[in-house]
Amino acid sequence: MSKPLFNKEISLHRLHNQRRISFSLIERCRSLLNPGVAFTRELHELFRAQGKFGSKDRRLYRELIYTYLRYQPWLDSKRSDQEAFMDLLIQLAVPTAEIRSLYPTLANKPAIPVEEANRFKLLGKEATEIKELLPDWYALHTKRPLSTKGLLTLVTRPPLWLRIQKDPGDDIIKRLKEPASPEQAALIAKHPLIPGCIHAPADFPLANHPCYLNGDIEIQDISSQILLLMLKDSPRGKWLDACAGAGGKTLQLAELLRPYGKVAAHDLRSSALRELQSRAKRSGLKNIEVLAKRPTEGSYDGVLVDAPCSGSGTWRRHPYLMRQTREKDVFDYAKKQLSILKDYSNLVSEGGLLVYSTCSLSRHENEEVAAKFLETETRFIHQPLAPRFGFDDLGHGITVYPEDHNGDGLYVRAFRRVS
Ligand SMILES: C[S@@+](CC[C@H](N)C(=O)[O-])C[C@H]1O[C@@H](n2cnc3c(N)ncnc32)[C@H](O)[C@@H]1O
Repeated sequence: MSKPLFNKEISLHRLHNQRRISFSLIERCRSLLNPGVAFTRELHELFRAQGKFGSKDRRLYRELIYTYLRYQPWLDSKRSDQEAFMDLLIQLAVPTAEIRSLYPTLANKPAIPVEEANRFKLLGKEATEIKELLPDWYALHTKRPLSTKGLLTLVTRPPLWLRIQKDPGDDIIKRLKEPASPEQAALIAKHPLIPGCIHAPADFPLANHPCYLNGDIEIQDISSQILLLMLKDSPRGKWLDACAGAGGKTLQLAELLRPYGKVAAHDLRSSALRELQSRAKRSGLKNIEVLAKRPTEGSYDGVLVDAPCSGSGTWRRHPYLMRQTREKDVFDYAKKQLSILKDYSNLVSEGGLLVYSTCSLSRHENEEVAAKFLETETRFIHQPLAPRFGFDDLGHGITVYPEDHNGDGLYVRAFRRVS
């Protein structure tokens, strides 16, 4: 009879240790919030320096750190009471298995976690007050006024969105559910409107899942999936994905271009291209070519410029960007985006498409850059996007907000080269 008690004591001791470590990691992360700091790389280094962290530890600490970042302006004044601060943080976090394991350490144990969309109430706040968590310039940059639904979405972690990459010819949903817990399995479903799109819970353990390892499915945010589906005529021919990163959109584009078309993928970052290469291999797609150097000549039926940006559309997933980004960064990005767009526009063949996109919600990086491009580049005209998924292209491009599909926010605009 004494052994379980002993184990329980050890386990409680370990949980209290995790709370202590979380608090000290959060303190250290505060110094990583200066503009320009590569937050995820530094966090990775911080975890690595601890040596003994396993993947569960990393998931636990990341969830708590990201929760802190979402609510930072409201939480900072509470740091002086470490225990009360940690109690609050654990209840604000998404109740993943790792977070739930900390519940026995709470002073007042919650029987049921507060619903995610209402967790801010633990801080005695109203939904409209969530705007205090955003940088003060943000509301002036978005075309759509801030709504309660939009604010609530910004402080909640998005689900995991997947794209069916290879038609496996059997019930992929059933296979995905196999290793999931009953709570996770209940949230796995095909999207009713967006072909090939699957919703899964944020903490779904995908990394070692056979459907992922064999390339049947890929991780891709729902709004990102919609972007390429909105091109009026399905893409065909030879395309260039000029800012391909690790290939989120390249893989979908290659799938859409099959069986006759192909895509060349380029990015300034060789590490991203290496990841793209391994994802392409996993997908089994044969129509992707990776270009380490920017193509200087030749012409393409379509060029996608998914430009580097301030990333406000991804604040839900990357809350450190909400803390790091200054208004000046937005204007700096806008200059860069116009220059990149002009540069790659030269590679579009006559009659071809140029697609400009960002994961920013600032009109300065979106509509304004597109308008400036058209002002000087008279070879191009506005190309309406198909009015699908409930969005309307009123001649200025389409902005998808995080609350529209419970994903990222992004902007997309297409131009047709006419001469
Ligand atoms: C928004 S990310 C691209 C995301 C990617 N398309 C996806 O769907 O996952 C922008 C990318 O542009 C790259 N980049 C920045 N300047 C560039 C340039 N002049 N030419 C090509 N790529 C560039 C960055 O390295 C970054 O990977």
